[in-house]
Amino acid sequence: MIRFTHASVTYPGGVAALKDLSLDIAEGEFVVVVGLSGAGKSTLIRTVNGLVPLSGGSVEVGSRTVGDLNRSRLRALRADVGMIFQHYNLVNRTTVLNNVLMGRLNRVPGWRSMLGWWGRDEVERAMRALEVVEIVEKAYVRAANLSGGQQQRVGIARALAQEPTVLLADEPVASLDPPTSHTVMRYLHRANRELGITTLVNLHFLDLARQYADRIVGLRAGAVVFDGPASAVDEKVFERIYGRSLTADDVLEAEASL
Ligand SMILES: Nc1ncnc2c1ncn2[C@@H]1O[C@H](COP(=O)(O)OP(=O)(O)OP(=O)(O)O)[C@@H](O)[C@H]1O
Repeated sequence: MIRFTHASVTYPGGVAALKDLSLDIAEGEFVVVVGLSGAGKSTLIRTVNGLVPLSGGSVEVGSRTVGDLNRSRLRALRADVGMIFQHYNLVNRTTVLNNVLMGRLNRVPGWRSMLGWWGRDEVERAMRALEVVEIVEKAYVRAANLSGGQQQRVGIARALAQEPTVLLADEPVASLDPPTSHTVMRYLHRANRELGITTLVNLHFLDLARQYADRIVGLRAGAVVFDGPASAVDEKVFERIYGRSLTADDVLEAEASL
């Protein structure tokens, strides 16, 4: 479903964020990418929907090579690839339902959505997405009035309303407390399992990664230094990824144990 082949990204200014990275992610997998700040996790995720262009190599999503797409095909790709952000990126002054409907923007003619002319089908689809994250009762509440965890659930619903084949989540729980982080991870996991959406998540906390991932990819300085099942991650693997031993800051729950 997602294939990186000798992918590299060098930002203007010369930082090499990804270095000759090759990785295959199969349809339906739930993959968590871990690594130190600056390891290249966000860059990796953002190459999948063309937000960050490659400097070399290729990334393919299904049958599409991202770097070869013209504007309209890139738009079609982005309709198939949902994205979830650390800071939710909701429009606070409008309702939860309107925020979720924005997930349909790439699927309906622009003039209709600009005028807020959403058909009944679109609204039903948005409501079903809110059902997946169990927050339907907030549909007509302004996004600003929700807690962080609820806002992130709306972020997930907005991505699901796109009916994506791939879901990207860039540090989706970095702004949340531990119980809420688990709630959000459970909904992401549910979307993956029940809807079969291939999911790629960046996480800082290794214990959370181990709990939810099928597979963990460890990035260090733009290169893959570990790729295996979550159960294979131990202290040695941690040191390979992070270049040091585990501390309490690396785990969501305060104790430094895996
Ligand atoms: N737009 C940019 N321009 C220049 N350098 C960048 C840009 N974005 C990221 N970088 C650099 O690329 C490297 C990888 O950054 P990236 O954000 O992908 O890492 P990360 O693992 O996601 O870390 P973090 O969790 O801190 O975001 C870092 O050295 C970063 O400073």
